[in-house]
Amino acid sequence: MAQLDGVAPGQPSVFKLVLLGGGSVGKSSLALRFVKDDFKSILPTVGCAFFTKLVDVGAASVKLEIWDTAGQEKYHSVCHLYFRGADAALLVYDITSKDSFGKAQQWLNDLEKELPPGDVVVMLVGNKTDLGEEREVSFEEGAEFAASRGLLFTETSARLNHRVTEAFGAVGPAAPRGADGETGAAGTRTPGGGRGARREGQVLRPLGAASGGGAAGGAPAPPSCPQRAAAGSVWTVALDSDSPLTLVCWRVLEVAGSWRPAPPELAGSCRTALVSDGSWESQFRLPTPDTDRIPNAQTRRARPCQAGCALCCLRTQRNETGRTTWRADGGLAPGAAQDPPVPGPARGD
Ligand SMILES: Nc1nc2c(ncn2[C@@H]2O[C@H](COP(=O)(O)OP(=O)(O)OP(=O)(O)O)[C@@H](O)[C@H]2O)c(=O)[nH]1
Repeated sequence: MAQLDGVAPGQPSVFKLVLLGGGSVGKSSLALRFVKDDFKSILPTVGCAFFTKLVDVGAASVKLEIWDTAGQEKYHSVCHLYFRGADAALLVYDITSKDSFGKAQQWLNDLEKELPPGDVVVMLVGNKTDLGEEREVSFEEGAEFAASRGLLFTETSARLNHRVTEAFGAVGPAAPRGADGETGAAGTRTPGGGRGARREGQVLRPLGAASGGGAAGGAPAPPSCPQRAAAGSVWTVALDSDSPLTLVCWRVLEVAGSWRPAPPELAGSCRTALVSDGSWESQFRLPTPDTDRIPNAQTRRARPCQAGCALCCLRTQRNETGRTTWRADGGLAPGAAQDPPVPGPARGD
C-alpha cells in the first residue's frame, strides 16, 4: 500500500488504484458509480481525475485513492506519471469497441514499463455490458487475453451498476494479497511483495478456514455449498474417467463469482469463466486424443447458487462427468482430499 510508512497514528493508510484504458470506455463512470453510486454524463477527463473513498478493512479504515487517467490519445504520454506507486489497476475497455480492446493491451504494456508484473494487481474490465447487442469483444476474448497476461478479468456496466463493486473489491485494499492469507489491510505488507501484490502461480491458502468448519490436521476444509467460497481459495480438481486420462485444473477464486484463469502452462487445457448472463462456463480440453469415454472438449454450464459458491459449479461438473475426484490444494493436509460435501438439493443446472 502506498504511504504506509510514516502514516500518522489514527490516520487511515492509503491505497492507490489507477484506472487506465482508451478514451470513452467508461473509466470515470465506473469510478463515479463506485464512489457515489451515480451515473451521469461526464466530460472527457483532462490529465487525471481523482476520487477517494474510505474502505473498512477489518477494524481499520483505508483511504482508497482512485486515479482516473485520461484515455484520450493526446494525454497518453503523460499518463504513465500517474502509475507510480500504484497498488492496483483496473484496465478498462469497452466491449462494443474492438479498438478499445487493442488499446487496453497497449496501456498494459505502458503500465508494465512503469510497474513490473507482480508489483501491481491488475484486473482487465470489459465495460458497457448493457450494450450487449453492439458487442465487438466476446467474453472469451477478454478472458483469454487476461489469462495470457496473468490478469484478473471481469465485465461490468457502470450504467446498470453491474459488477462494479466486485471489480473494485477484487483489486482493492480488502482483497487477499499473499500466500499466507494476509489481506491488504491497513498496516500490513506481504513479505517480499512490496505493495502486497499477488504473484502468478502463487498458491493461496483457502481462506474459508475460519468459517469452513472442520479442518484436517489444522488445515481448512473445503467450503461447502451454499456457504460462499472464500476469496483467495485455490482448488485443484482432478477429473478422472474410466480411460487413463486425468486432467488437473487449477483455479484461484478471487471474489465470489469471479475466477482467476488457469496459469499459462495449463491455459488451453482448462478454463472456467463467469459468462455475462450470470451462468458459469467451464471448458476442458483433455490433453490426449484418447476420448473413448470423455469427449475431447466438454463445455458445462451451471448457475451458481445465490452465494456465488464455487462448489456448486464444480459439483455440477461432477454430476455430469460421472467419476470425478477432487483435491483441494494450498492447505488441505494429505489424506484430507476428498469429495467436497454436497449438502441440500442440487442447485446446478
Ligand atoms: N451504455 C453505457 N455507457 C457508458 C457506460 N459507462 C460509461 N458510459 C458512457 O461512455 C461515455 C464515456 O464515459 P467516461 O466515463 O467519460 O469514459 P472515460 O473512459 O472516463 O473517458 P476519458 O475521460 O476520455 O478517458 C459516456 O457517454 C458515458 O455515459 C456503461 O456502462 N454503459
